[in-house]
Amino acid sequence: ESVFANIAQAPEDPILGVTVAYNKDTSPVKLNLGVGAYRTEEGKPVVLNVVRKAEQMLVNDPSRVKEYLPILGLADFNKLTAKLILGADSPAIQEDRVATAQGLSGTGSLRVGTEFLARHYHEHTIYIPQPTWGNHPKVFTLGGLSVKSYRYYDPATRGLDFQGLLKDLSAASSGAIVLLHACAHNPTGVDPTLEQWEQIRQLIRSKGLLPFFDSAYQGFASGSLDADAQPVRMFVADGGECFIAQSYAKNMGLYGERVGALSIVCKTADVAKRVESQLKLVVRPMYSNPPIHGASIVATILKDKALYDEWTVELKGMADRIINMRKQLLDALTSRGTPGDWSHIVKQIGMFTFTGLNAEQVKFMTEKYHIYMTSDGRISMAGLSSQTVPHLADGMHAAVT
Ligand SMILES: Cc1ncc(COP(=O)(O)O)c(CN[C@](O)(C(=O)O)[C@@H](O)C(=O)O)c1O
Repeated sequence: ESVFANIAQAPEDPILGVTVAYNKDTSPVKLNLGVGAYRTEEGKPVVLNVVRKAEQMLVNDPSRVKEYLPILGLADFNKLTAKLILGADSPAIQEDRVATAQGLSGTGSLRVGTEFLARHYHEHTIYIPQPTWGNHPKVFTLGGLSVKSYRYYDPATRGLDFQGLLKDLSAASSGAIVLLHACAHNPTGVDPTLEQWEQIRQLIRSKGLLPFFDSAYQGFASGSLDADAQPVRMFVADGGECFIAQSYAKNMGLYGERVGALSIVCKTADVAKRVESQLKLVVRPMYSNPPIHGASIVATILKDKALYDEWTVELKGMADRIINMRKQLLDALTSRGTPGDWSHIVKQIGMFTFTGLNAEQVKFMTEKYHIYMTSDGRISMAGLSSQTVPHLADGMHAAVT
């Protein structure tokens, strides 16, 4: 008999499992609005032109080998990636106060940061927004931290529960870690205004809380890499310390290459050096060193002005298409006279719309309209096209009337 004879069947992942169900559906009108993966107007995944160019350069470069990377990854990738979020003129970079580890995309970078904190930071409580990305609590708990929530989304206004957020963070034990979505909050699409970010920053610094930014959508919220990095840059400008996890899955379309980074902004260069040395001891026994291909693509693009500029154009194109889908969906619901106020569809930003549909309405849309989304009513606008907006609007209309 197998030693695993009694192992239980695990449930599908709440987000990635939606695609599993979608793939099993044979309906010609099925629509996958689950996972946050960009699709073109034709509904196809996309490899950015600038990525294909960079890959061609890599393939044609005879000097490129497949040797191990250092434990903390490709050095110029790390420098360029820290610069992308912190800004080229960041004092933290000029003063050499940033320790960066190339990570396995956003998830891997969050996990390395978590394990580092569990090992070296005195406070093991991390406050995460309510709601947040479904994988966050698992990454932090399994990485050795204990998770608490802070109020974030107000279902009544479908906006930010700013007073609740301030109250909960004010009540946090001093030194506690606070997870902040850098931009394009997942799943709500609701971000603080810059003024609200400044109040959050003051509160966090006055209470000595430790900010941990998760930046998985830089450039996807507004279409501008710099605009979307403002909240992070506000914190770093005050000279305080913070953690930042970055991902190139969405903004460079490198999903399956698993390209990201963890940066720890420290008060001094001396601390950053010692932090960097300890980061190696977290990574080596976990996966030893990160994959070379995706990081080489990113470094090739970021270090070449023409390629970087081309990337920003393609990135804005993706962001603009998503914003266009928001407008088309709102118009389609308005023209159907669908009951309810749907203006949040165009007020929310980033990849997702938090529709406000409840679990049974979601189930109805899957069963009757073959429309797939997460059970919390989140839809990935990147999965929509002008052709499929009417079908989604029909499903939503039927679900709420
Ligand atoms: C806030 C946030 N942080 C980190 C990640 C990790 O991304 P990666 O490890 O691929 O860089 C995601 C991706 N979340 C999804 O887009 C989503 O919520 O659909 C999807 O990719 C996922 O893995 O769930 C995210 O939404």
